[in-house]
Amino acid sequence: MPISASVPIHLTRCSISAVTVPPRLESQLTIPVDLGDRSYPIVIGSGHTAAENDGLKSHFAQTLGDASHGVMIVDKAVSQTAGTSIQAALNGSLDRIDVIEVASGEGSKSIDQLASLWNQLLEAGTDRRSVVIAVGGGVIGDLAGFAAATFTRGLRFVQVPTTLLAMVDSSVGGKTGINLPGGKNLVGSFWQPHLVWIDTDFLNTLPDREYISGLGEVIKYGVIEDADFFDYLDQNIEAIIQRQPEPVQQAVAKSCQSKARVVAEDERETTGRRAILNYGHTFAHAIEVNAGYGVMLHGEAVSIGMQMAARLALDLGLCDSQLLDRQTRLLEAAQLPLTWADADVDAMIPVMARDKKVEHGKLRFVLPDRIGHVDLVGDVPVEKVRTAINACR
Ligand SMILES: NC(=O)c1ccc[n+]([C@@H]2O[C@H](COP(=O)([O-])OP(=O)(O)OC[C@H]3O[C@@H](n4cnc5c(N)ncnc54)[C@H](O)[C@@H]3O)[C@@H](O)[C@H]2O)c1
Ligand SMILES: O=C(O)C(=O)C[C@@H](O)[C@H](O)[C@H](O)COP(=O)(O)O
Ligand SMILES: [Zn+2]
Repeated sequence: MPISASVPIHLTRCSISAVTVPPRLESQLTIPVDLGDRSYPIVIGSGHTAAENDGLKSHFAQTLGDASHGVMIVDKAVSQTAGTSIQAALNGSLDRIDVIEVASGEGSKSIDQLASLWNQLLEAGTDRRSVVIAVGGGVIGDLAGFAAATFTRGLRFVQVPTTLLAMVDSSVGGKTGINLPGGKNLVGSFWQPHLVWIDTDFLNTLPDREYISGLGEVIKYGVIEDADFFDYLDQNIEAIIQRQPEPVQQAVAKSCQSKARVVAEDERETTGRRAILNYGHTFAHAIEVNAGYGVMLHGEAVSIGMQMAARLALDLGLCDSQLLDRQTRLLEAAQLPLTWADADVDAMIPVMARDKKVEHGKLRFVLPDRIGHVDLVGDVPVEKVRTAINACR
């Protein structure tokens, strides 16, 4: 069943005001992120970057009309493809676009790479009216976003995600930052983009392992706050894995809608609402650190982390075994890992203690009670955490 039959999507076209359109997906659709004077549109399409469409140019003019200088910070792997398309699509919008290529991989979310970017921005004559255009996956978005947030105390920036993970998650919501050797995303800021431009055609060159990794975050939305979306994924996971255009667009749109909704409710993770987006991440970040950055992909670690979290919830009596079974089946069908043979509880717990949800030295976990609903839970006995990790080895 198409998602539109059971879950009407309220989307707008080229506008950030809330207008309900017929449930069928348009070739280009816009999802607003409602954050008062920091609101911005997520524009989703397929092939709409093509220069002759003028779509990017017109969105740029609407939101960044006064900019004359752009700096495109681009992942080397997509510089000649997505990077070139974006430059062509913006031809005439800016007087000058400087290009800074960044090496691919999690290792680039580092203080050294950030310092190098600051210097390159300086050399490029960047000033406060310049705009940064981040083209790449979550690594580039997080890094370039943080460079934009900090250079001259803040530059406007645009997110052009080129991985599935970045399209459904990291390009939206304004979390930017870098890693420290001891922990993920430990230095960063909330800095919202002015525009998120998603062209699912950019996925055509994305390797399968990276694509599947993105599905970890997609499935997360179903578990944390959208049970109908979980059902849709259950029914369409094969088509999504085969990258059939319609279900891919639906998965991207529903994920962005979910993220935009949560971020609008709690932009800076102060009330606890936004923390639900961290489902599985207390475990996942420890897995990424202990495996060594880049060895386990983020979405893979999130998949295992969600399994650990669901087992913990079951052990605490918060959910029933059906939840764990359904989540397990969907992650498995998505070809995501469910276990990590090298998991070492004694190595993971100290890393988890640096999680950003820790308060007064106490760990807090995002735990499900049913598909489509999670809570932030404190006072979890460490023995139960150890059991959950060991159950996923
Ligand atoms: N800010 C947030 O809210 C947020 C949310 C989720 C994840 N993240 C972060 O995002 C990062 C992971 O992002 P990711 O999975 O996109 O990884 P990534 O940016 O490392 O990209 C994955 C790989 O795909 C390559 N690539 C990118 N686009 C391509 C394309 N179109 N064709 C071919 N190759 C392409 C890259 O060179 C890289 O090797 C992690 O650091 C994670 O912490 C941030
Ligand atoms: O946007 C959020 O909020 C998220 O938690 C999304 C996560 O998928 C993402 O991995 C995020 O970077 C994790 O945030 P952190 O604050 O735990 O570093
Ligand atoms: Zn994540």
